[in-house]
Amino acid sequence: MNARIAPLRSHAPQPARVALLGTGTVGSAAWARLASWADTPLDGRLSLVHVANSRFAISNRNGVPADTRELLLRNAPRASSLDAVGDALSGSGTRIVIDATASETVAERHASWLAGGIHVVTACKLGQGTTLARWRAIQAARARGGTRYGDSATVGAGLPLLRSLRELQAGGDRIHAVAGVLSGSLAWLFNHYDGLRPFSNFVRAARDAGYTEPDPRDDLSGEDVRRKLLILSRAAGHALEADAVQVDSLVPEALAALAADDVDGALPSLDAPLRERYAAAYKNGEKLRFIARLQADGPATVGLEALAADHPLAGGAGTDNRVAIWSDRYREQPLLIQGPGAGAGVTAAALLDDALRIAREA
Ligand SMILES: NC(=O)C1=CN([C@@H]2O[C@H](COP(=O)(O)OP(=O)(O)OC[C@H]3O[C@@H](n4cnc5c(N)ncnc54)[C@H](OP(=O)(O)O)[C@@H]3O)[C@@H](O)[C@H]2O)C=CC1
Ligand SMILES: N[C@@H](CC=O)C(=O)O
Repeated sequence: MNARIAPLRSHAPQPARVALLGTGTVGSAAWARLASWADTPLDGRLSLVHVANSRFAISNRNGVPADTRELLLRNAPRASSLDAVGDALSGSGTRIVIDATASETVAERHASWLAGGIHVVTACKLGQGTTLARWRAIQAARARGGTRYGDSATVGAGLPLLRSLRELQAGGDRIHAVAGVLSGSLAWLFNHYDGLRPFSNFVRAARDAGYTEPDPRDDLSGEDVRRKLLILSRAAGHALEADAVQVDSLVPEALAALAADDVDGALPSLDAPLRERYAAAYKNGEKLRFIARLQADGPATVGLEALAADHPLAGGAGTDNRVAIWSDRYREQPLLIQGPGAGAGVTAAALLDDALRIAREA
């Protein structure tokens, strides 16, 4: 008997439509990574239909061509408005906003996009890492809109930290404590600072390498780490208010008070206090590390610590984050996760991994 063989049909899934907000360090790396997928198996999974920074926006329902990036941004057809995002994404199928900004006004929109059926993928920590009320609004909007919130890039630049916390709890574990280095730029600074050359020079180098926040005071003050610890703690089932984290800032008051444009010239005010802390630690054979600590039903702290050179949290190199998680199954010896915790490449990859996961599963 001749079996009838059905002709092979290709059911290419409809691409998810994507709006990319932010064309700075992370946003342009995400755009370049998307463009690099041409003629690979990932080609056509995500269609970039809108790109914006704070000044310009470009929309094209057939896809914004990556190879005209510079030209398009220089000659953008219209000014940027967040109100344009919904229209640019309109239509059936999966819709995703990728937030590669550090913008409060963009973060304020996360909940309304989620409630309206638009998935959000973000590198910006201002959505889940500030007030508990905003964190709750995002969770509620997700449930209401049947949408997903891709947050892998917000802590550890895509390292499997949030994922591990969620999977441990899904398997019945309670999270007892989390401790470690959560800042890529501060890891890099304290892995390189030698107590001889000015600390401020290293801060400039970390900024130029794309590791710091747009304003490096957000890293040096511990605010960026506070946000990450809040995101982790909330994901770990401990719904902390922002002021429940005690933060020990490295930024002198005078530097904190300056306008953003004046910060660079005043960075040397960091040099003397950091030289002293380095010298004291060096005398005891210790290393300086900027550590975040969370204890279930206990204190949450962020600040610079002098650790024994062989302390488990003192290891790592470059921008490595190094984080220990204690849970029901990891009571004595914690689960330890380490890897690069800042940089355009890893962060852009984490954003697009989340977007691809949504495009596949939503
Ligand atoms: N750098 C890193 O290693 C990591 C960064 N992140 C996060 O990624 C985010 C981006 O960081 P980074 O790329 O370094 O920052 P940049 O300052 O380089 O880029 C920020 C971008 O956001 C744009 N922007 C600001 N407001 C708006 C708006 N209302 N609408 C659209 N675009 C807007 C800016 O526009 P314009 O160009 O006009 O100024 C700029 O293009 C931050 O939240 C950061 O915390 C997370 C993990 C790692
Ligand atoms: N500025 C941040 C970037 C990633 O979140 C850091 O230094 O970790």
